Amino acid sequence: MTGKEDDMARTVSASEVAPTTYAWEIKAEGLVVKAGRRRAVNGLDLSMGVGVHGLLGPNGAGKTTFIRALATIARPSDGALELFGEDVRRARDLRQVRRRIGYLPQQFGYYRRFTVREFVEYLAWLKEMPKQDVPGAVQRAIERVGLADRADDKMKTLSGGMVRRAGIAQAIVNDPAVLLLDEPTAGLDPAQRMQFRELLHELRADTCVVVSTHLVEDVAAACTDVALIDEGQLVFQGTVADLAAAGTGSDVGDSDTERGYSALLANHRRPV
Ligand SMILES: Nc1ncnc2c1ncn2[C@@H]1O[C@H](COP(=O)(O)OP(=O)(O)OP(=O)(O)O)[C@@H](O)[C@H]1O
Repeated sequence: MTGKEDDMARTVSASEVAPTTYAWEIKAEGLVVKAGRRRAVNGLDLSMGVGVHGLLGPNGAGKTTFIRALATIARPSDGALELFGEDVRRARDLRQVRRRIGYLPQQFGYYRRFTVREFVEYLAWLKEMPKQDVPGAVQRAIERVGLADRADDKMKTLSGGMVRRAGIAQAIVNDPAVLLLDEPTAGLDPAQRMQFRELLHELRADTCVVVSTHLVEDVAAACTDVALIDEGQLVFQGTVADLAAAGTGSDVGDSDTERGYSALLANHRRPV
């Protein structure tokens, strides 16, 4: 890219430069991603388009590693991964892809002396958002997570649940086409979880949201579909109703969705 083209790219928002030629926002085929020496994602086939996708799986299933690969932080070691139709293993410059992604890591760092507003502004700057759009986008993101009354308080004065909501605000500030949320409801109280579900409902019409969670009930309430992974592979992808229908009265769980989850996992792990 020439310097001039680069300057032009900086003056348009991520949604304006969206190519329309791809079928899926996310497409993984035979994807392998290592965490340390372990193949934490081990031959994953999974496609996701616009909607809210619950990413379920037991501890160590590979959810975080997959999300890190989608955030272009962990590099795949085999297979294919496309974001917006772009092969991330071959792409020479991932900045265009990254501008269109929002990411809430499971654990994230921040300057404790930053105010909530400064924290969200900083991420907007990292995403190379047009300068004139930043104040409005930051205010809107903070309002959407219900932190408007704390916007000018320092991060170090917030509760754990508020910090997580500030993390969600920084993830949505650039109006991402793909939003990656790793355990977003950890530490949220019931009222905050309800508010978060409402936010997902708003986003589902025009954003590809991936929500990793242990809480099957969060998925049932807010997701358009579910992907269940185990040992780095896809076990099931379908609607919440399909998930619920997979269980029987004898499977472990307090609800149809939990019983479906247990049944699919047990079936996958059953020796052949
Ligand atoms: N840095 C690392 N070095 C070695 N192994 C790792 C590393 N990070 C993760 N792993 C291993 O890779 C596997 C997948 O981990 P990952 O964190 O992706 O799973 P997860 O589904 O997100 O789990 P959880 O639900 O507990 O967060 C696990 O067996 C984990 O122990």
